[in-house]
Amino acid sequence: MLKLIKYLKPYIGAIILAVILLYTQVNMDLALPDLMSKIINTGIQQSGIDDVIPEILRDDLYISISQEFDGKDLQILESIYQKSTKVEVLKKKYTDIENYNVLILNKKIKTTPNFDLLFAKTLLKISGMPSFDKMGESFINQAATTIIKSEYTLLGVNMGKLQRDYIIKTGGIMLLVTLLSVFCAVSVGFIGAKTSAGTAKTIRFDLFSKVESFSSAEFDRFSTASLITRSTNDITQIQQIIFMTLRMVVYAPLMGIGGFFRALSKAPSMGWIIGIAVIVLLGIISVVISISMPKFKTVQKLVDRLNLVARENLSGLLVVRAFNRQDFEEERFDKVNRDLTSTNLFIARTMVVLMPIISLIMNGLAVSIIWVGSKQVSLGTMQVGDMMAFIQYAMQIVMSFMMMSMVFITLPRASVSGKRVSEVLDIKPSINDKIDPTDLPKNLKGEVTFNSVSFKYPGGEVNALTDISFTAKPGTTTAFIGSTGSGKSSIINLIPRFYDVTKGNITIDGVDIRDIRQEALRDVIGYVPQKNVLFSGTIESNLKYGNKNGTTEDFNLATSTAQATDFILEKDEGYSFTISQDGSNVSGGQRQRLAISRALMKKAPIYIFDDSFSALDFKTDAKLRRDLKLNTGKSTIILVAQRVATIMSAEQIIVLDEGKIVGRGTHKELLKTCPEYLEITTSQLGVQERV
Ligand SMILES: Nc1ncnc2c1ncn2[C@@H]1O[C@H](COP(=O)(O)OP(=O)(O)OP(=O)(O)O)[C@@H](O)[C@H]1O
Repeated sequence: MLKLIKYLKPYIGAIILAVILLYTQVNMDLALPDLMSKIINTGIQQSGIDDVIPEILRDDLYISISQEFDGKDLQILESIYQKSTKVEVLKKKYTDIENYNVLILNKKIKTTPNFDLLFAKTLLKISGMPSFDKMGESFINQAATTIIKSEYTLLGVNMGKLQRDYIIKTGGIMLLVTLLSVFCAVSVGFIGAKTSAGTAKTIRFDLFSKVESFSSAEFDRFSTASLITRSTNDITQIQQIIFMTLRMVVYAPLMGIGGFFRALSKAPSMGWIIGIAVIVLLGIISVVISISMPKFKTVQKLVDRLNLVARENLSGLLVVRAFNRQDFEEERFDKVNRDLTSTNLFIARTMVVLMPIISLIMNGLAVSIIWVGSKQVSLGTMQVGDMMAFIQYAMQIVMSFMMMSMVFITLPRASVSGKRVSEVLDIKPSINDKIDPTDLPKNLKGEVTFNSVSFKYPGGEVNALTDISFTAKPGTTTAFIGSTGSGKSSIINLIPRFYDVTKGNITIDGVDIRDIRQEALRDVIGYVPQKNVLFSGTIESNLKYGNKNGTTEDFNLATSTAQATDFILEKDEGYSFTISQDGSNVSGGQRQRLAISRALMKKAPIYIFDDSFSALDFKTDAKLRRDLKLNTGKSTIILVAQRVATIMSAEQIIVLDEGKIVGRGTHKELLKTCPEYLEITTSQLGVQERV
């Protein structure tokens, strides 16, 4: 998984921006409970009076207070209150101000909390109220505001308006803070979606390119279904975890830690309640994760298996029907389907249990806070608003733990997917170009030579080919014949380097094919595989696969040589006829002829036909070979065939048996010298045809 982190490099800027936005969002979210507590404490309980030091003090009250002060405190008091002549300005708020001699607060001088507390206590003392010494600071301040309230009423302040204004102002701030938080959340969501989808796109592309670079040896390691799951489902898991991580990994811890400190600042004595809740929560989450984690790892393997069975069934549908094995296949599919469902259900059930437990913890937490907090409120050591804010902070802390646990729950599955994707990306193709590849000669003749070639399939125990030596000359046909599994296709697949030889070497015009760039090598070879593959599109697009700049003359020559012109022209759309997936809407013989035409479009110096005439009737086969000889002129033709009739006229026939050459020569020579050849010929041709 960590290996895939490099894919996030192009998004570093976006990720940094997301972190900044998340930091802002956390601060906004943490500010909301505090603002709410201000509305309750100051707005509702203190009638909107947010400071124990009043803006205006009547003369006589000032004198009474100053008599209680001495030393430094008196100096501060004298410095913050001054006589003012600008009473007119204040008349709007303090309508009866003219009836009194007043002192005005110099707001520029900030007082300390200690001074504020002393001021509040003094106010209570001179008003004849108890000093509430045992009560908390906030309670004393709140009691003092009742005196300030009666002072303000005396000075003509509209207390209803003062309270309303405070609540509206604080509520407005809350609204702004919420909007900013929403903006941050939406922006992070957008950045997250862009980053995760973009990263997934790049990984998917790299995976596809990597698979494209695979030689047959690498393809043998992974099933097609697994490669498809890896480039779709697995990458989607990675995309999801990137989105989730970006959204939660920064937000949740910041929220948890920030919430904890803010909660403590509101009511340090209740910190232990959150502590207990977090410990219980962590315990439950750990149990759930430890139960579900191994199952997450199984899910990806089961998705692989489901894809494999589905793919096999879909591509082999006709065989399944022909053998009436629908029930068996349904059962096979049903089993994997059931396995996947039950694993997913197990995970879902475990998760489902988690939700009510978390909800119970949250509600239990709220009840405990109210239980303990209300006692403190009644004792006067805590304000109602602070208790409410504490509950909200506690919820935010629990939520942050929940978010982190979601990441931890998803992480194992994504990490399995990450490993599966890295596994493919890390593969070093076994067939590579040399650092300093040799160029093929400009006027390439196309002489293919095998020099004592032996070959073993990767992971194979015995040689598929042993000590193969021959030369296929330009302008001639070299044909291979032999029983099934004798190694014919193996020889042919070595020429375009689908595999590399284990021993010996193969040369083209004397140049070792391992010294040539793979692209240049394959450019000079027209290849028709044993299993003809056509791509969805039109006949034209399929032919252009051989030569994208092919002209109409090229089309005509290639298709007429491959005996495909007649059936193409029979179609109303001609070359524009639509070929469906896998070429399933043309017959086997037509597919074969189109595949031959595609190779002929290349006008290559070397042509390889791997059992490419098997689906043709004898007449078409003969015509095709005749035209091929005529139109490919100086090219080297290497062909594999099961039918002796197809190769009879070849200049060189090589007979294979168990990966070794057991006969070599023309048809006539082999009849005399090679018993294996004679045996094959006897089984296929009548006495007359043999000579
Ligand atoms: N991808 C592979 N991995 C391992 N062994 C393989 C692979 N492909 C073929 N073989 C083995 O190599 C040997 C030669 O196979 P090859 O396909 O060359 O035979 P062939 O003569 O072309 O057969 P056919 O006429 O049936 O196509 C066989 O024993 C086969 O089992």
